[in-house]
Amino acid sequence: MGEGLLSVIQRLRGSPGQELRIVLLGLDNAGKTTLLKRLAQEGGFQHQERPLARLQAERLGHRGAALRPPLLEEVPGQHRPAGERRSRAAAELPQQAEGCAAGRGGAAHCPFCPPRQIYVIDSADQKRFEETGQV
Ligand SMILES: Nc1nc2c(ncn2[C@@H]2O[C@H](COP(=O)(O)OP(=O)(O)OP(=O)(O)O)[C@@H](O)[C@H]2O)c(=O)[nH]1
Ligand SMILES: [Mg+2]
Repeated sequence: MGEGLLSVIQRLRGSPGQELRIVLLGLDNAGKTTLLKRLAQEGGFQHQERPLARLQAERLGHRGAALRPPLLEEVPGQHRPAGERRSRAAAELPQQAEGCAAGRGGAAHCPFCPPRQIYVIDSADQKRFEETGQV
């Protein structure tokens, strides 16, 4: 699982010093945390969990490079109506992108702001296909 995705992420790493942020989005129980941990294991990334101001994010950074910005983070799915999830994503992702650029001259100077996004869908959960298409 995730091997094709891992090679895509590794190609996206860019040159040293470049900041790369990838956000995993999707419904609750879609498999985001599972995918994130698997990518950490297979890709040799350090796995950290840290609370953010307005959401819990699980973050990965390059092993042995503690000062580098996070590579992958998850926006946990919520057991809430799709409309609420949309407004949450709209409100919080730009804010995170702003934080990402802090101290670096603003978003215009951060080539990866706003973050790349991976939308995770549980292909076995056909009952929620319609719901996940609305998020
Ligand atoms: N059979 C199977 N189960 C899976 C797979 N991926 C995840 N799961 C299971 O699905 C459940 C939810 O997975 P999570 O990775 O926690 O889902 P999530 O998207 O992070 O959920 P939230 O954080 O609540 O939004 C767990 O019990 C996993 O073990 C998979 O590929 N196959
Ligand atoms: Mg999760």
